[in-house]
Amino acid sequence: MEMDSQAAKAASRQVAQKLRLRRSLMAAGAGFASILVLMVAWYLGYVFWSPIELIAFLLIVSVGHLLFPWIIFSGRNLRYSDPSLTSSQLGWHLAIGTYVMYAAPEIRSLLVINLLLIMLFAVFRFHPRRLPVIALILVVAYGLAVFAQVTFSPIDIHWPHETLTALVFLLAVTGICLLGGEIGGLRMALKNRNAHLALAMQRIEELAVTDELTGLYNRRHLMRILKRQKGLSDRGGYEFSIGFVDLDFFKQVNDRFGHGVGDQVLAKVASEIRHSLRDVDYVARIGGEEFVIVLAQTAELEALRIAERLRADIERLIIEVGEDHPTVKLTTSVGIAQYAPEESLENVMARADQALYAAKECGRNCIIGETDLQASAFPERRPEEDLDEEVMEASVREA
Ligand SMILES: Nc1nc2c(ncn2[C@@H]2O[C@H](COP(=O)(O)OP(=O)(O)OP(=O)(O)O)[C@@H](O)[C@H]2O)c(=O)[nH]1
Repeated sequence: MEMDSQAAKAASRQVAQKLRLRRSLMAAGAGFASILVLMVAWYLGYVFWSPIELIAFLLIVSVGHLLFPWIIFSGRNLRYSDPSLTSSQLGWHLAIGTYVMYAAPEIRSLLVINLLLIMLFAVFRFHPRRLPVIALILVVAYGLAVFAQVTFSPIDIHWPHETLTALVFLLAVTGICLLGGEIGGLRMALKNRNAHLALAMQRIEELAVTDELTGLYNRRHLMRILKRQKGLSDRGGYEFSIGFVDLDFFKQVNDRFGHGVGDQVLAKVASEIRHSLRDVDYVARIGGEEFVIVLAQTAELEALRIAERLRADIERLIIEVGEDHPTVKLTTSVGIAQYAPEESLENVMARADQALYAAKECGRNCIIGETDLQASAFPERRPEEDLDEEVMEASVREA
């Protein structure tokens, strides 16, 4: 189970990395498309750079565009708190966009599209609450480009045209910001719903494998576990044993304290069984007061030792069941069988059941292994056989 969840986490990390790489390549692609436009603009005389300046700019920008996908591809992004590198990528594209708007003032009204693209990108990556801040940063960037032109550029500013561009830009940014709020709201709702669905799925998966009263595995999952163990054993070099565990005279608990208390006692005993076993073992509840333990990598002799420890633990257990502190003490009988490679699961389960039957016949509160069963003349199990009422006394005691 642990292995399964680790594999699932690794797979979802891989999917997330692929998505980040795809987004970063898209951003780099958009960046290179802008470079192409810039080169055409330069060729047409809209950018006041010498060829050397243009080449230097193109080289620096190309390296920058490729840097982000490379960081993600190499996995270095996972060291940072934001592995998507969203803010850094937006910052990088914004810096270039602003500089180009300063360098090509005559086509600034076209270049603002780059800033609007950044805003759109932000809509899909940031929480709606952060969008106004991003919009403000873009407006400041636009203002900086205008300020730089007025202060440093040899080209005079054309104020009517600039004012109109600024107005359209402001309107567009505000529009995207408002729309982004709506889209972001939907995105958040979808995210929450997905989280709820994931929790519900997890709960359904838990319910499908567990017994509701005790939290132990149910019969269906037990069969899955046994099939896996059988597969390992049939390949060779691996052995496992199973134990049928049945509480003695449990009916008396119900008769004396009622079914509700019986349930509490079952849950308590189940948890005791779980704690008594090793981490590598499995336990399932297959019926009222019947449990099956699967002892991984364990031959019969060792299984008998583990079962004896379990029997002693349950015998020691004192369960409080009422307000005036009546207590219940129980004993348990266990039948153990070791799986023989290539045999059917029904076979080994029948042998463990037979051993349990013999343990009951021997007076209960004891462990019988299948080898004991073969060596002695234990009675064969007879279905529906009446139990000897005399041995029932004193197994369930009230304090
Ligand atoms: N409280 C509770 N009782 C259950 C549940 N399932 C089965 N039982 C009870 O478990 C008892 C089992 O009784 P028997 O099969 O006679 O077995 P026993 O009294 O434990 O006697 P031996 O197994 O022969 O030692 C019955 O009284 C069932 O009603 C359950 O989910 N909750």
